[in-house]
Amino acid sequence: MAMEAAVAAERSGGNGAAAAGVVVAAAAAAAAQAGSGAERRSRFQRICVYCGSAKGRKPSYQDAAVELGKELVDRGIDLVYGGGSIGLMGLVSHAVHDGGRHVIGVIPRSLMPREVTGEPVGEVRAVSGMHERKAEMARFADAFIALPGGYGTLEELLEVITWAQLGIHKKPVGLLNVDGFYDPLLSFIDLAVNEGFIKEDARRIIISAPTAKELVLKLEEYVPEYEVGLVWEDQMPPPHGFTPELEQGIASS
Ligand SMILES: C/C(=C\CNc1ncnc2c1ncn2[C@@H]1O[C@H](COP(=O)(O)O)[C@@H](O)[C@H]1O)CO
Repeated sequence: MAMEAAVAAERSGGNGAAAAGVVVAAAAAAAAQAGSGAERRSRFQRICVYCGSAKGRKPSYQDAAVELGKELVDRGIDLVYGGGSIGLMGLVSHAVHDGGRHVIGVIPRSLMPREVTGEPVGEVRAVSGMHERKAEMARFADAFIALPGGYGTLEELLEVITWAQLGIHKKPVGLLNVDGFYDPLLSFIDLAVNEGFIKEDARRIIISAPTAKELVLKLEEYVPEYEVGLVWEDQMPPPHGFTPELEQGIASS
């Protein structure tokens, strides 16, 4: 019940103290429910996962991708990702699909040939290019998680953090810090805070944890605190029946 209220408040834009209070209470209730071992439902319908198109050297990266997929399944959460079946992308998407949850792969037409990205599972949504792909992935998702990855993962992650900083969305952003993979990035971001380039409250946009279970629980409990007074005028009507606040800024990015 409380969880539905949180979802409603989040999706309606979550404006004002009343809505924020509902979200806080509902997030706490959802967290308590998740921790109780009872029905482990989530306030998220879909989570977008950014991750390597390679598998990485350590087996722990691959294990983490599969664990994350299973955690989403356990909580009844669907997956949005970059499509295809290579690297960690393949592992997480297969884990979610095999567990019976819906998988949406958003992939530019030029990356669609099977010899480039492998055989995708679930629903494949073809887009014209990388910008449209990122906008679509963000639009469909209620939260974001980055597993270990390379340039593509970093770019997707930093863009969605930047959108949060600009007030384009208020969706939680999580780093799955497998074996300390993201420690150097977090240290660099802390350096940027110390050097006056990132504000303290903007630093708190990033949520991190070493395991999928801990990370998803933190995302469930997350209450957006970062506020900006910007108004995004270049809004487009929602093309897919979604009405999240991020329709505004991403349309032109
Ligand atoms: C063109 C080549 C391989 C195909 N690569 C990709 N296929 C699907 N999605 C991709 C691909 N490259 C990047 N992405 C997106 O970025 C993330 C992974 O990038 P990374 O550099 O491996 O971290 C992932 O989330 C995708 O959305 C031959 O090189």
